Amino acid sequence: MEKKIAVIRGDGIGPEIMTQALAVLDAVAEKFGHTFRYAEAPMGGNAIDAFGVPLPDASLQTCLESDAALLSAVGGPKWDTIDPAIRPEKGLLALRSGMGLYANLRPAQLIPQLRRACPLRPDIVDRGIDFMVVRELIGGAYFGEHKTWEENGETAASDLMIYREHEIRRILRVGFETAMKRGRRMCSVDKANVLDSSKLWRRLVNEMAAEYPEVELRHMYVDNCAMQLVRDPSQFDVIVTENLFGDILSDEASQITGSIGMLPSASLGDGTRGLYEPIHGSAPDIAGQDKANPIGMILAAAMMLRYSLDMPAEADAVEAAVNTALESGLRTGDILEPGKTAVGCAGMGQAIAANL
Ligand SMILES: NC(=O)c1ccc[n+]([C@@H]2O[C@H](COP(=O)([O-])OP(=O)(O)OC[C@H]3O[C@@H](n4cnc5c(N)ncnc54)[C@H](O)[C@@H]3O)[C@@H](O)[C@H]2O)c1
Ligand SMILES: CC(C)[C@H](C(=O)O)[C@@H](O)C(=O)O
Ligand SMILES: [Mg+2]
Repeated sequence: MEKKIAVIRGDGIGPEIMTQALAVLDAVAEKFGHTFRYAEAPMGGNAIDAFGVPLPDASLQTCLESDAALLSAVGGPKWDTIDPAIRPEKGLLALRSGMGLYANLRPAQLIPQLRRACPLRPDIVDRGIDFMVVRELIGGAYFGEHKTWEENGETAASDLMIYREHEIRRILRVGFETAMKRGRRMCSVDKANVLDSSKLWRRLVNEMAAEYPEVELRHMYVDNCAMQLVRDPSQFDVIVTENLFGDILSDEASQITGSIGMLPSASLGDGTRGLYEPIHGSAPDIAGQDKANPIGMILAAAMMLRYSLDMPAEADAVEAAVNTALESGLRTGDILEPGKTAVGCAGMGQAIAANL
């Protein structure tokens, strides 16, 4: 098959981990007889430097004309003090909304080889860690009105957390359908004891639940969920939640599965075209030092093969190649066990590509 993939190399460790993901995709193409055409789509801080905007129109167009888009991460201290309206992160948000990607799937699974990298007690780990965070991606406080103003001699600021029924219903549909394909348990996470947007969310969950009698449904407040995730993650199968809560809970989930460098994500809308990225950021503290873990990025490429390119066997092969690399003892610094030596970003990526 021939597929067009938009490639967003990003900032910080972005270009390093993207190089490894593309090497793995090249190995997939060779093994399975496919042709992947890569189309560069600059976005983020590098695009601000080159074009003055975080998401050039041409980059969005390239993504919309591709079968899928692959993104590393954007942002960094260099752009932290510029006009907030054109920060690198605004480019990312504009890309997600421009592509209509309202559903962000963030799987959190402890790979057995990484048991020792999990900070939880062994008896808790034994119960299993394997759940999916279904995060609403283009609504809530990220996309409500942002304002800063002067009031009584001091500065005030606000960010409007706003949800409309249709925005909630479409993500809940993804949550219930995901639960049906997995363990049929769904936990809806909100703050309905305080927020009107959460009260609306909870009412719509209960309404839709009538269509899914096979799904065991629970509601949980987000503060409790943050605690339950480290107390006993085995209780979760699918977590469905709004944008900001999902952002925070998925970073927490990454740490109990070993490292933030390990977790991928898929952002999807109504069609098959999606955006695939690791959940972590541009890690400016380790950029340019060949220290980044490329596995989250490589597993994001595997999700792309599965969800957008209809290549499940190829996705399985990439995941197996990652497991084999970990099985052989290779570890980047973030998942290193005491007394062992770390391999670099390129070393890990090459080993995974070679395993294919
Ligand atoms: N999707 C994205 O593009 C995205 C996501 C999150 C943060 N960001 C941006 O990235 C910049 C840095 O943010 P931050 O420091 O809060 O979060 P971060 O995820 O970049 O880094 C947090 C910590 O995790 C480590 N880390 C992250 N990815 C790693 C990897 N692959 N291998 C090894 N260690 C890794 C970093 O070294 C750092 O210590 C900010 O500008 C932020 O806005 C972008
Ligand atoms: C960089 C930022 C806008 C982004 C988000 O909050 O969605 C990031 O943290 C993520 O998790 O992808
Ligand atoms: Mg985040």
